Amino acid sequence: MAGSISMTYPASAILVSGSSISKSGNRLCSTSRKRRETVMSLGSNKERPGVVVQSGDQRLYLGLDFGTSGARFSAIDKDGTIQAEAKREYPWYKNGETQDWVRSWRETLFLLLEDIPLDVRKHIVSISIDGTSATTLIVDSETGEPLGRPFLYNESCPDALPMVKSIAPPNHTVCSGSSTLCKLVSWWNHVDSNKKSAQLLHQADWLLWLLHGKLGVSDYNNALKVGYDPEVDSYPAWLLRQPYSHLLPSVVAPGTPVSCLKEDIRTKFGFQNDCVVCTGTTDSIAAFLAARVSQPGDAVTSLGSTLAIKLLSNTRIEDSRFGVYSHRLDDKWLVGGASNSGGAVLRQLFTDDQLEKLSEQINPLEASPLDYYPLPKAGERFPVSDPNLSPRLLPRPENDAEYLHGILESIARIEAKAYELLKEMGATQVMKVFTAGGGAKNEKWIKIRERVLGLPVSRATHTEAAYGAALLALRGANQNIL
Ligand SMILES: Nc1ncnc2c1ncn2[C@@H]1O[C@H](COP(=O)(O)OP(=O)(O)O)[C@@H](O)[C@H]1O
Ligand SMILES: O=C(CO)[C@H](O)[C@H](O)COP(=O)(O)O
Repeated sequence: MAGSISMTYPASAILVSGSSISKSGNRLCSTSRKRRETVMSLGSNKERPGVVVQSGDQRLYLGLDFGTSGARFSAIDKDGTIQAEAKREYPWYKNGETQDWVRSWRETLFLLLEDIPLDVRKHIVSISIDGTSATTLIVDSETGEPLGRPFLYNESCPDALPMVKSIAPPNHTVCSGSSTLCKLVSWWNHVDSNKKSAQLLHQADWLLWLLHGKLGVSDYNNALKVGYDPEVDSYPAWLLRQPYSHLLPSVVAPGTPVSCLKEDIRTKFGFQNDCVVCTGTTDSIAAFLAARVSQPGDAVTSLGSTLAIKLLSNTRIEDSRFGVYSHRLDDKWLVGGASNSGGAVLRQLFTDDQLEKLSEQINPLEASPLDYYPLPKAGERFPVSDPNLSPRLLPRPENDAEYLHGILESIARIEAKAYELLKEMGATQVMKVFTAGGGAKNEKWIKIRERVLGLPVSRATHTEAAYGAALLALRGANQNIL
């Protein structure tokens, strides 16, 4: 049974009928597309009033976010005004003993496309997708079909770590059990067949391939944890000389148009004739883009299932001993990492409604005396990289509001330790923190975090990663196809 859906389709956004097909009536995808510069504005973090989309400006841009607990879409116009958005939880399918994630993701993708109102769909000219970082699929290089189950973002392959540490520079980003490279090496060491006709893809790359049909293309955010160096825009020699290097995808910038939307999908769903599919990014970078912050020292904490931290910095830092790495954002760096703490622990203990009601009872100005390390299961990536770190969630007080206060405060302490670590490692000093993800709706938690971090903390105007992916689609819409 497909997951449940919730939809918002702002009535204020009125689409004026018309067509955005080129004046000559040809499909722009079949000819070289006019290059129209669109610099993606990382401009001010201000809400833009809803607008009536004029007939000349009715091109819309679609972003899809495939997060940990569910997927969402956001369709925006050229001003960044949301024209439609919705989300779905992943349907649960079993494949033997494990969840059939590939079937869930594929089904959710096409259900979300169906969820887009037709009079929005027909104006969409560009699509991009973000996914969870280091979620890795090894697929058949001919058919694109997975050769086994995916390795999820927080899965660790310690068996491969010694081999990876022996080929990579000391403390390189890939020297973590949960890196994409460790997953690739673990797969390579455990399989006998299919090695020659295999291709590595990340979750977002594979979902985008379902739409554009060009196998083996990724972006320099998703490819970071397999070893791609976004500073020199290439894979390093120590990686290219490995026997499995032929599995590595080609890499371009996020938001690069790869190809037209496949014709069967375009006609089935009624997308624009010249609709292009662009490379994506990871979910926490899409959340950063959604916040539209642009000054070094600005940071975004994504309070999703995990606690993902991104600080805009002029300097690049990385140290796998602490789970710290730097993603490229144009000419700057997004430094940070992702803790396994965060919403997944909360969801193990409380429903979203309970979180809302219990949070009302919390006085955020009072410090909680409870000291936990909230994790959904053993294993932490950042600011401590320890695959064996156990959760610490006891003693549990009688009163659930007190318990929640202690957990929220303890997660805030992890966040504070993370920003302190980035400062000690030489990143640009954090000045203010915007909040994305499901936890951003909790105003009490924002106040707790402000007190613990000693910094201004606010909710970003756009907290959904899908909005950031839509900004990538907007960026790619007017570029030449690869
Ligand atoms: N009021 C709340 N306070 C704190 N956390 C919340 C609240 N409501 C939902 N959450 C948390 O938000 C998380 C979902 O956020 P989301 O960004 O959708 O996650 P993801 O994209 O990682 O799946 C859940 O783990 C849930 O516990
Ligand atoms: O926690 C995660 C899933 O939600 C991912 O690890 C998160 O995307 C952080 O990875 P990156 O910094 O590469 O985006």
